[in-house]
Amino acid sequence: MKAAANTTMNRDDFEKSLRAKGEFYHIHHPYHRAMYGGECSPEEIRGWVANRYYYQINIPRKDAAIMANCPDAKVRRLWLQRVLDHDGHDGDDGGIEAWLGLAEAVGLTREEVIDQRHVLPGVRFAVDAYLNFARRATWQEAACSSLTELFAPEIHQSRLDSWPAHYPWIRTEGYSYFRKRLSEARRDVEHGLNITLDHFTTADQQARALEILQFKLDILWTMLDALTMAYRHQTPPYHTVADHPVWHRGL
Ligand SMILES: O=C(O)c1cc(C(=O)O)c2c(n1)C(=O)C(=O)c1cc(C(=O)O)[nH]c1-2
Repeated sequence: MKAAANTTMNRDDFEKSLRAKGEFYHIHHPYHRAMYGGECSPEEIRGWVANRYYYQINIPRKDAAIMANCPDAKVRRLWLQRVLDHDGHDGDDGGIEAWLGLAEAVGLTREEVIDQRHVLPGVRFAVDAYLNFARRATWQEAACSSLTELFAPEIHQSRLDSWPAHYPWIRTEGYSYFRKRLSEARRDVEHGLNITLDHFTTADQQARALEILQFKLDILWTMLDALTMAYRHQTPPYHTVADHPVWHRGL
């Protein structure tokens, strides 16, 4: 559903248009379908976990950038919880640590994940685009870009429902990240959605909000395209000229 260029939507219709973007969520990407369909090799699962680590470590940096651009203390106070969810606080080791737990549960070492040796250039550039957008956009636009979280509980649940049966070699402690995100994403999205519905009130602004959400969907989809080339087609960058990873590890 695309907003007509000159028609302002009421709050409900605008929310429906945002939710309709779920049609393009990465849950429909062939790589994800293969993962929850039980078709992935251990290398394909490991490749996804090691690459997604780069997304995980940049989410709290992205959220800190939004806070830095936001003059409203009430908004910052709520947004801060996202940083704590990932970085941890007293009594909770946080999402990044839980992701490392997932990495170990699928057979990766912490070291090879933390040093980012597996992070493909395409994944890095996509994640960097998200961080850089949050740095330069207004805080309301950056909040809007987090709205793919509308669709995230379903994807986390799909992994909890399908992975244990398909991949018995994954240690069950690894699943705590997905479980943790079920409630966190629902809470986050309520806040992000209210900011978006309150702020984008003209037809042009609503069209822009939908384009921002599409930008974020493009980021998630593009990460999986890069993973497909490397792990499903066995054609990582430079495969025609090198038999080992030559790409940079971040500047
Ligand atoms: O596993 C996923 O498919 C997935 C997707 C997304 C998303 O839709 O951006 C997030 C997460 N997970 C996630 O775990 C997470 O903490 C998160 C934060 C954000 C954000 O944009 O602020 N998205 C996501």
